[in-house]
Amino acid sequence: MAVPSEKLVSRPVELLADTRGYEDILTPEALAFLVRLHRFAEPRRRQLLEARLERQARYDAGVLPDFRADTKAIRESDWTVAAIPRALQDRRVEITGPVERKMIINALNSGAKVFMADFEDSSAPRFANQLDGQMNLYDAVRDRLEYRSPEGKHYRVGPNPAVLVIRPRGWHLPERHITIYGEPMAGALVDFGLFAFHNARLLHAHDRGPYFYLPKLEAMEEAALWNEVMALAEEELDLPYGSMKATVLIETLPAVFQMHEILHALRDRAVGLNCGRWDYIFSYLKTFRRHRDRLLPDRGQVAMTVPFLKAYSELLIQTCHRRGAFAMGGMAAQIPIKDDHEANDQAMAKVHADKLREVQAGHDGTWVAHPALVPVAMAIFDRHMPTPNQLHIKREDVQAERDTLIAPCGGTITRAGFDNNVDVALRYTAAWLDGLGCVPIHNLMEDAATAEIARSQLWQWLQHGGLTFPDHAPINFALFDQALAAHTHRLQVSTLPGARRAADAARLLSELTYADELGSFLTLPAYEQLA
Ligand SMILES: CC(=O)SCCNC(=O)CCNC(=O)[C@H](O)C(C)(C)COP(=O)(O)OP(=O)(O)OC[C@H]1O[C@@H](n2cnc3c(N)ncnc32)[C@H](O)[C@@H]1OP(=O)(O)O
Ligand SMILES: O=CC(=O)O
Ligand SMILES: [Mg+2]
Repeated sequence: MAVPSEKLVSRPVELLADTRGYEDILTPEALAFLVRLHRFAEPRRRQLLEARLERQARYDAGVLPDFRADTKAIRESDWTVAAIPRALQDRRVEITGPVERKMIINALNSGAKVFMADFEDSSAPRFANQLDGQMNLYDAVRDRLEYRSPEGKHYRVGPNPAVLVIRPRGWHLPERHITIYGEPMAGALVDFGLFAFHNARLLHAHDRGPYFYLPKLEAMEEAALWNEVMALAEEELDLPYGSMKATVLIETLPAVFQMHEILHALRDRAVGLNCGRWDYIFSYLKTFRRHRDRLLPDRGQVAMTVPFLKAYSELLIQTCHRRGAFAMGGMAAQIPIKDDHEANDQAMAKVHADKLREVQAGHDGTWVAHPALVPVAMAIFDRHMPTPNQLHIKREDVQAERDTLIAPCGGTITRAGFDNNVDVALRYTAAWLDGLGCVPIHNLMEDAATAEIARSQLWQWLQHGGLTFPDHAPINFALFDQALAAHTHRLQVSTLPGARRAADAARLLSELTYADELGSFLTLPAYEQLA
């Protein structure tokens, strides 16, 4: 077993945590690889994060997002992405989930075509969580992943496992436990770099990867940086150029105006785009944080059928199919409800309707959050998609204009919606601070993206001032304080995930809600307090 030499890791890399037990992952060679990625990408990553702030300042000043004039030629000329590997030709149902050992095995055995192993929205990025995830995937790639539960149940990966796709953290999140010349590394490069270093060659040799999902991009330049990072990694690992494949989540409002450009920047390795609807709604809130005419109603009313979301998903399908790339659907938040048949039937009907809409619109596949939903989604896609994908459905009928993509969304802000946002934002943040990145709350899957919606809506509804519920009662900070105190107490005396971090979560949520600016990500200040 390789033990990192003290000298090598302390100069220039420093590991600011106890890394005993992770020697197979944090080898001197892997750390040296991270250094090369960091040196190559860090200056540009910083510039790109600055560019996000500048873009947001323009939106705050009243500018509306739009298609770019300087990239018209990319949108209008004819080109396609490179050939898509055999293992990814049919990805009709993809299960997603945290990189926890038992869940990886369950996901690989779930019957889904693809498993997206998530270091992102469903992970609270404790260093140990991220490194355990790397160890688990290291074993999975080597076909030796096993787990014995405290009850004695033995788990191992069976025949025909799902194809593995890895989602590293977004460009914005640091990994403070690995510094290079004193600078924290980008979490994205740590997750990508460690996985690629240890597994890329093996996966490539078996024609099973390496495949990645890239989250939260806002511009084609951010995609171009990923392309170059992957090209560098391929060179270092003696892999052919373009062998690392990427599916990009279109989950920010600025990115919907650059879908052709993002595919173009990654055209030698792009296999598709995905409708990351929850972050997309969050991004709509953030982009228009100063635009009173574009406030969103209760989250429950912002369905994929409202005009701005319908236009987004249809334009994504049209864009992908024109370029020979897959148009992946997204996640319905419902999960099985074990103790209430009727409620479970209603939840499953919602999932059914969502997946039916996706397959009929021309999506090539979809996401589910739970193994029990794999057969539900599979049956719908099998019935309505007899071919491995729907690349032949061009959706030339779609005319998603700028104004439709940013259309205001009617609806109401209800007391129940307000209270639910306080409850969900609090409970999720508390669980996250305690190291859990995805939790069921009121029978819905809640992760970083859905929690961002909850806390951003509270900020927006309160900071704009003068808003009322349908019965004309005012929406104000006194109401927020009351609801927060009540939910915090309820959480503290419960056995729910995060109960012991309830007070910290309440403090953070209060700070974020009272702040003059809508903070760019909940997970940035929360990361400072992660257990
Ligand atoms: C906005 C976005 O980014 S969406 C993508 C990110 N979000 C996700 O990936 C959500 C993933 N889903 C989950 O984490 C879970 O389903 C939760 C937290 C919502 C619910 O999990 P649980 O409370 O454990 O559900 P439940 O008790 O019904 O689980 C039953 C079994 O299914 C397993 N399971 C549940 N979800 C998953 C999953 N996504 N992948 C693999 N196994 C799973 C559980 O481990 C459990 O296994 P066991 O019977 O062997 O013990
Ligand atoms: O990552 C997915 C999303 O919906 O956000
Ligand atoms: Mg997301």
